[in-house]
Amino acid sequence: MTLHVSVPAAARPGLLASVADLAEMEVALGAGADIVDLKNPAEGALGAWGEAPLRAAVARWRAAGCVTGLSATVGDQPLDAAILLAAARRTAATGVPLVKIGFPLPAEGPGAALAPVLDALAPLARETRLIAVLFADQRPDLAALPHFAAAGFHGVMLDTADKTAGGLLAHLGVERLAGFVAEAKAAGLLTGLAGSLKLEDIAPLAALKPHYLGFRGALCATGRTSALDPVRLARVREALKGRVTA
Ligand SMILES: O=C[C@H](O)COP(=O)(O)O
Repeated sequence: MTLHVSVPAAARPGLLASVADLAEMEVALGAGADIVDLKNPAEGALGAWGEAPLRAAVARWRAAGCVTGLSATVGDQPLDAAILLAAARRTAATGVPLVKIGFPLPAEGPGAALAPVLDALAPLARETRLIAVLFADQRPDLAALPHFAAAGFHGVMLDTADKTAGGLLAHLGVERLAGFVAEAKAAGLLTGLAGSLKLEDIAPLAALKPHYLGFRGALCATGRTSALDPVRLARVREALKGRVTA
């Protein structure tokens, strides 16, 4: 599979760093993040950037040679085909190469709600690389992974929706996560893990060999809505390279 981003295919997982503005994007680029993830943490788990800063980030990324992966979130949206398609189209229109779309569990349960959403997004998936984000704290249906691949999604990742309710490993055990990574990779999907990850989570999660691990809160001094801290970012970068023990 061609990954289209500079995430190492084998070896250790790459670093996805969520950044809240253009200044933080510079810090993440300088620190060697493999995927710079444009996200507004103040507006929720998948808070979106505005259109003008997204376009500015794409211009900066292009000026830097498009070497690093660049993703953006489309905002926290309900599992509704029209709403998700409009949000994904808005983000894709700015030129961001990886568009992250959350798939929250609908209030009435998983049911058949996913199929019409994937049908609606499949044409866009032929033009833009879409990443599905499933939420570990909402008991995601991992059997759905092949459906994302069939709809043309480029990747899938696990995150957490409620940032006050514990990290990824508080919701899904290592065995379940190993199954997620194996099934997603078997379906040919770029595969990521995130959700209030801390330094000490890196070793057990890296052992599962996802393509990347995603961080925001651990990169900030006083919580995920505070400013990115270059020192913490460097520590996470080094830990992902296996150079420090958490
Ligand atoms: O996509 C990754 C997320 O931004 C992770 O955020 P978090 O570490 O605060 O849960």
